[in-house]
Amino acid sequence: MIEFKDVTKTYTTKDGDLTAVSDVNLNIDDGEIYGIVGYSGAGKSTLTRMLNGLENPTSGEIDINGDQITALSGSELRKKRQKIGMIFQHFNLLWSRTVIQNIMFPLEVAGVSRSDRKKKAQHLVDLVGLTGREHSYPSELSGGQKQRVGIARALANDPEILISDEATSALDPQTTDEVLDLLLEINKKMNLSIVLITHEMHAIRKICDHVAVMDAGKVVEQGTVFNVFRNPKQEITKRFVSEEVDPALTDTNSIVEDLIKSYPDGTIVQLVFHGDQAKLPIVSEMIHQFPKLEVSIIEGSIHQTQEGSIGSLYLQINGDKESLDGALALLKKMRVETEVIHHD
Ligand SMILES: Nc1ncnc2c1ncn2[C@@H]1O[C@H](COP(=O)(O)OP(=O)(O)OP(=O)(O)O)[C@@H](O)[C@H]1O
Repeated sequence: MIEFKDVTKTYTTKDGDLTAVSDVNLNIDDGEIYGIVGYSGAGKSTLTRMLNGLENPTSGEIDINGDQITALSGSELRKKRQKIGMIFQHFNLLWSRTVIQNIMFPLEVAGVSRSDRKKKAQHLVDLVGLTGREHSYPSELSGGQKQRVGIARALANDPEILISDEATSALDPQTTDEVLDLLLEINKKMNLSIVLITHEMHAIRKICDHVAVMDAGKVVEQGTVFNVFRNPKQEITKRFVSEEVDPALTDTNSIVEDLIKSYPDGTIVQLVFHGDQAKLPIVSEMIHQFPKLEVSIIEGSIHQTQEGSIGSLYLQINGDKESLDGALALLKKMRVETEVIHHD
């Protein structure tokens, strides 16, 4: 369990005091993937540096599995830091060492014997899917493969937590997904807690259980990924969610305005469904029960989260008032969140 208790970090600069992290409280359970998302300057890196003991909070406390990081002495802190795996945007590999030598490096530092180092590193090479590339140099690897080496190296000392600091930000979308899938697999196989620091809501949606949204040093919203995607409360969260749901449309109002312009006739309704509802034959049931209605699907998307799918669907419905009211009542009965966004 990782706990941030009232954590604040203020830097003294020539222009005065700057509070990079302000009064942050977070609880990260064992074995979960916890996402921390925010735009540049939100305070994510500062939070990360405090979590791995590189910097001390100005006030407050950070505990990892019962150890208060700030209270550890030099040698205790070095030991604890060996149990915090880190992966980075730019991989931070040793370029003059091969894949297997990079992975053995933290074991060397920890004083593990040569034969144990080799055995462990080979196991990790296999785990991250790099079998056969043990003797390649980082310059001979693709970005995704380099990050796999980074992940294997971070796992070498059997960490208590793994911190991913923008680890997929330099990768293309497909490679990003492959690396995220690997992190999820490792999390499940080893029950390893992962803290995923990112500005990409896609990464959060794909593998995280919980998310905290940071803005100007503060955690402005937190909750399960499922709930935050379903019902984002803060403006900044809405922006992150809509960027992920459809990068081309950054706010729901503009989606609605565009739809009303393109489909001036009839009634436009937005359905939001989640979990198993996404599998229900909602539209066919509506047409079946109200055959006089003309129903067109004009926009829609479904996204997977770790807790289930979340989707939204915009329908244009033409027909008599009685059938329309009946259809809306049916949606209510099926417990689909429905909003009439336009009547002609
Ligand atoms: N060592 C420092 N001294 C002074 N100010 C700092 C220091 N480190 C960070 N800051 C300031 O703290 C604020 C938060 O920075 P931080 O790097 O934590 O944000 P971030 O969310 O990680 O952004 P990015 O993704 O761009 O790194 C910024 O205003 C930054 O200028």
